[in-house]
Amino acid sequence: MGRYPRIVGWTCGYALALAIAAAVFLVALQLKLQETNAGHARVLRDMQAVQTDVGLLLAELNQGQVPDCSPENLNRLRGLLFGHRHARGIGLLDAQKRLFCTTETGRLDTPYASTEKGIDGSIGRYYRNTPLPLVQGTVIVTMVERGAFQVAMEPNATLDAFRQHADTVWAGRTSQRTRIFQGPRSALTDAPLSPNAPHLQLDWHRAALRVTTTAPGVSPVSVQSVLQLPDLYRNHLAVLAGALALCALLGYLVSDAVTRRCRHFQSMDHRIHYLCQPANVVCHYQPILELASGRTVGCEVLARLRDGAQLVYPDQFIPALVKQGLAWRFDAAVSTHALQELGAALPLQTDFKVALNFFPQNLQRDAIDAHLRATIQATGRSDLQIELEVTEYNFSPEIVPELRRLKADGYFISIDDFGTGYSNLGMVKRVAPDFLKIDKSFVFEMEDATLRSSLIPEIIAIAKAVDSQVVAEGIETAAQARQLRALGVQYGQGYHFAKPMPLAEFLRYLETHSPQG
Ligand SMILES: Nc1nc2c(ncn2[C@@H]2O[C@@H]3COP(=O)(O)O[C@H]4[C@@H](O)[C@H](n5cnc6c(=O)[nH]c(N)nc65)O[C@@H]4COP(=O)(O)O[C@H]3[C@H]2O)c(=O)[nH]1
Repeated sequence: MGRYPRIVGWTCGYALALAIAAAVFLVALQLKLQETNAGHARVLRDMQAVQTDVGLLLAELNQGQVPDCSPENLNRLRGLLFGHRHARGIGLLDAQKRLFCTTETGRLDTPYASTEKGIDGSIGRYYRNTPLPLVQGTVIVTMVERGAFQVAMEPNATLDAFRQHADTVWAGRTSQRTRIFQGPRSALTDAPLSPNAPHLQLDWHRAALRVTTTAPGVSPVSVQSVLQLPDLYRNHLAVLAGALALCALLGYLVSDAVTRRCRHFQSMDHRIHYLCQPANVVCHYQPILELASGRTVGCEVLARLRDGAQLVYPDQFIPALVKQGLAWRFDAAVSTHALQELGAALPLQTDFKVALNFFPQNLQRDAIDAHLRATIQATGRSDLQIELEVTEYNFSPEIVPELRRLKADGYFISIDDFGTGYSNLGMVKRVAPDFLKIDKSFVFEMEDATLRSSLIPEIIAIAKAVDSQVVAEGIETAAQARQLRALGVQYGQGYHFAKPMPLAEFLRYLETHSPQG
């Protein structure tokens, strides 16, 4: 029971901390995605710029010109290259589509036929990895072919953007899909990537998120980047550490606050409002016997509160009940419950006393008399005698007149736990209670003959002086019962005779214990 508030507190606190950590993670992911998308847009923009440039040049070349390898024509073509910064060279094709002349080398000794299949694109057919002989050596370039011309693309035109913003770039229709760039982390990307690849793809095994941006076209281009957890925080380690520390602190504070709130809800101070509703009141009855005859002359009503499957006992709830100002609500509920169930079930008998405990603040004659009279009337019983018990340590001059009036109204008055308080004898005499109940602590110590137990004869003498009869509480042994009887105590109750019990058991007890029992 005691651990639950802490468990609930921790769960709430750390669930919140986790939620905040998740939110921080999502924000970091969102920022990283924005950055990645911007990088991909830059890659596609650069590729588009190259294509447009090379496409314009090819269009110009194919405007009715024949592939002519004369020095004049080659010079004219070289001149054209100055206006197209993404074109590196121009090649001329013969009727068999072989390269026989280039702006760089002039006429080739042997015409060159590419072995590559090529990729169809919007500006022509692309041949990757084509060797381009230059004065300073051969470089590998991508050629774009349309009609009788090929244009060699500037190999570094898009490389910077690729390296900075992509892990892999694909181009071509599904059947021709080829990686046109592979960064150091290209192993983590998909191969071959379809043009319909989802924008975000989670790879659980590699703890990676793949981000793909595709530009549709005759030869769709897809740019893919791989995001891994450390990528999210690479430049924001301090922010991450701060956010985690904040989460931990918040988790702790919330868990503490929730724990305290739960403890409050679990505390008797809070629950007593619900517990002391009439439906939760349970009455147990403890027989009171005449010691000389063993006859049951009445019973004391002892209340418990039902809390689910458990019963809560007075020492657990009375302080909270008084503190929360529920004393009258409780005493009224107990007396109503007890009188109703006893009235309905007790066999008719004369002089049966029902002893009800009342808090001293409730002993106001008008209220108590109206309440008890109405309750008894409702039972239709006239043989039940009501005894009102007030504890000695609550005894004060203010309740003396109330008790006197209640006694005059026909209620029996008894002073409970007598001997534990310091009531003044004059006050007790003015009330002239019907019974003084010796507190059980005196009875418990009788066999040890302690100083306390030696006061029992004094109490009996006081009772005689104020014309009261004596009831001893807490009789647990036959020896105690015998001794008390010998001392002149008329009545007794205690575990030796019977423990407080529910109505059904109490009725069985009355049946099995004859008046002489
Ligand atoms: N060890 C031992 N104990 C015995 C023996 N015989 C009886 N008792 C216990 O002693 C207490 C006697 O009740 P009390 O002095 O009126 O003291 C009562 C009474 O002051 C108060 N109380 C109980 N029911 C009500 C109620 O309905 N209204 C009010 N205002 N107070 C109540 O709570 C106190 C405690 O009640 P309980 O826990 O029921 O405890 C009861 C009873 O169970 C015995 O032989 N040995």
